[in-house]
Amino acid sequence: MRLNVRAYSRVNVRTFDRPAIEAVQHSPEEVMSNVDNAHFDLVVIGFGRGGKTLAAAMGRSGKRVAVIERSAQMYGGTCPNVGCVPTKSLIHQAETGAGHGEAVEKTRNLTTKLRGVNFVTLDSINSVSVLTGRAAFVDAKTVEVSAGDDRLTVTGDTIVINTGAEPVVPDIPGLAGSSRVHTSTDLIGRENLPRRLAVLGGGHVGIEFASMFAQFGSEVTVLDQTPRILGREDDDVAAAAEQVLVDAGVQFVLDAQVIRLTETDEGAKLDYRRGDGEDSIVVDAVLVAAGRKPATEGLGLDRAGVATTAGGAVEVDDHLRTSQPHIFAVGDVKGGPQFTYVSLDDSRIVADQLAGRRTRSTADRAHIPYTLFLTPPLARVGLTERDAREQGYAVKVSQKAVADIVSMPKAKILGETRGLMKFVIDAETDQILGAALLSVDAQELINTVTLAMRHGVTATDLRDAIYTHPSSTEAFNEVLSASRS
Ligand SMILES: Cc1cc2nc3c(=O)[nH]c(=O)nc-3n(C[C@H](O)[C@H](O)[C@H](O)COP(=O)(O)OP(=O)(O)OC[C@H]3O[C@@H](n4cnc5c(N)ncnc54)[C@H](O)[C@@H]3O)c2cc1C
Ligand SMILES: NC(=O)c1ccc[n+]([C@@H]2O[C@H](COP(=O)([O-])OP(=O)(O)OC[C@H]3O[C@@H](n4cnc5c(N)ncnc54)[C@H](O)[C@@H]3O)[C@@H](O)[C@H]2O)c1
Repeated sequence: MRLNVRAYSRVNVRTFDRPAIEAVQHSPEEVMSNVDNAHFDLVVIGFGRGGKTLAAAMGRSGKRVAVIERSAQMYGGTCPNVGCVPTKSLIHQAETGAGHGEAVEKTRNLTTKLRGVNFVTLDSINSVSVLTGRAAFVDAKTVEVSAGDDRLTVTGDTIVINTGAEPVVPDIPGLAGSSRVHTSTDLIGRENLPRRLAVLGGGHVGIEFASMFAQFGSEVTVLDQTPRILGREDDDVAAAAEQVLVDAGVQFVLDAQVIRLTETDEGAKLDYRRGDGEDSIVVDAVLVAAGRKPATEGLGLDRAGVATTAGGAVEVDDHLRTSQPHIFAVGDVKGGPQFTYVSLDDSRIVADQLAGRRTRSTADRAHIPYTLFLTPPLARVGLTERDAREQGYAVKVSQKAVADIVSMPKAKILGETRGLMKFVIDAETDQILGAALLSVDAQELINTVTLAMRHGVTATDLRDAIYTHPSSTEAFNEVLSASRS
């Protein structure tokens, strides 16, 4: 049976660069004969971060592995193709003054290269087969892969579900089907810069796109149903981040329910209700950034006896086993925090299980940091000051505005002195409970703070450490010397 093998050979030639094509080791016929004998030690559904890491490790140890990916444009998964990497590339281009068209082109070239590298990394392992087609369970051990009229059935001793998440499109009249409405996936590659952009949702995706498009020159309005953006953060941190966005020209319509979209000669008209009144804005494009839901549609989880949660995520235990002990789920599809590095850590837990060690579980995963890539970025880990006080800690706060940190000339060298650094410390034990860093290099600094928290390094030790100069980390010498209770 010929499943997509020629299809992905063609895709290689069209979209991958020359070294990547040459690195593909085996001919289509060899892959096909491999695939025809369709029992595998491990079947991974979805080419995401966790699944591909596991597939490569198992394949290199000699196990027969199939990785099923529904789209040849998604080898490597969401992050390198339509998520973290293209958005951060566009943000970097916007920050360094590139035009939008040039930025889209550079970003497309980058993602094409990464897609090729991802494909070749798995395809060059002899015992790993990449099958390009949509997967659906037939039963608990059997998965059907379909691509056009082609069908292939594979079986696996172990199966890992790694299908990720997809955008939620709220049920607002006029939204679905409008050519002016985009998800992050298609807005990344759109070549025409919208003059007026409405962003529906002020979460991670919404804030990053708002910041980026404002820097490219769009008039951006963020609409959210909640009374404030970044509502989980401390008020002073959220206010500082909001001010950065307002300075970039972003407008906010908060506590608003969008009730309909109407196409007009001037553009898409969004009517919204706020308090007792109704108002509207007219824009050229709308980005729907209202959250992402686990991608389980059409997977046939019921046929496999795999249970899901009320929210539609694949239900897993602390070792990421589903209700079927030989089926695991990793990454966004299992619910919880949606970050690439969580999917990667999921793969470590599953690898640990498959090796029979049982030393890891999701319960030991303390302090997951995250970064919102506005300009400058906002990075966070652990408790906010508000949470720490609510939980009854004797709280000490060390905080400074970046502009006031004398011993951090890096910010002044770069001309980016906006933001603040804030540490929340347990006054009794000197342990760091949390940090919010709205600062140049915050996406790097937060990893040092997280490591300190995980290993019980005290705030005093972090303050008195030797750091290179000029760097952003040396700000810790000064910020951690300031304190209030
Ligand atoms: C715009 C945007 C920006 C982001 N920025 C960041 C960031 O800066 N940092 C960060 O850590 N995270 C970021 N994220 C989140 C991050 O991309 C995800 O958490 C991560 O990619 C999830 O990986 P995963 O392993 O769950 O699966 P994914 O990488 O989502 O892979 C799932 C794969 O499964 C395939 N698939 C789905 N159904 C089937 C099926 N039935 N058969 C076969 N294949 C199937 C899909 O095509 C996809 O390739 C961002 C997300 C978005 C949307
Ligand atoms: N830098 C990063 O690490 C990064 C970047 C982008 C995305 N991500 C991941 O992707 C996930 C999804 O991002 P997201 O921004 O789509 O979701 P999100 O959950 O972060 O935010 C969704 C926002 O949409 C709002 N919303 C929902 N329905 C609405 C409606 N009908 N009208 C107005 N507002 C509405 C919510 O109030 C919320 O503020 C994030 O949770 C994050 O884990 C991470």
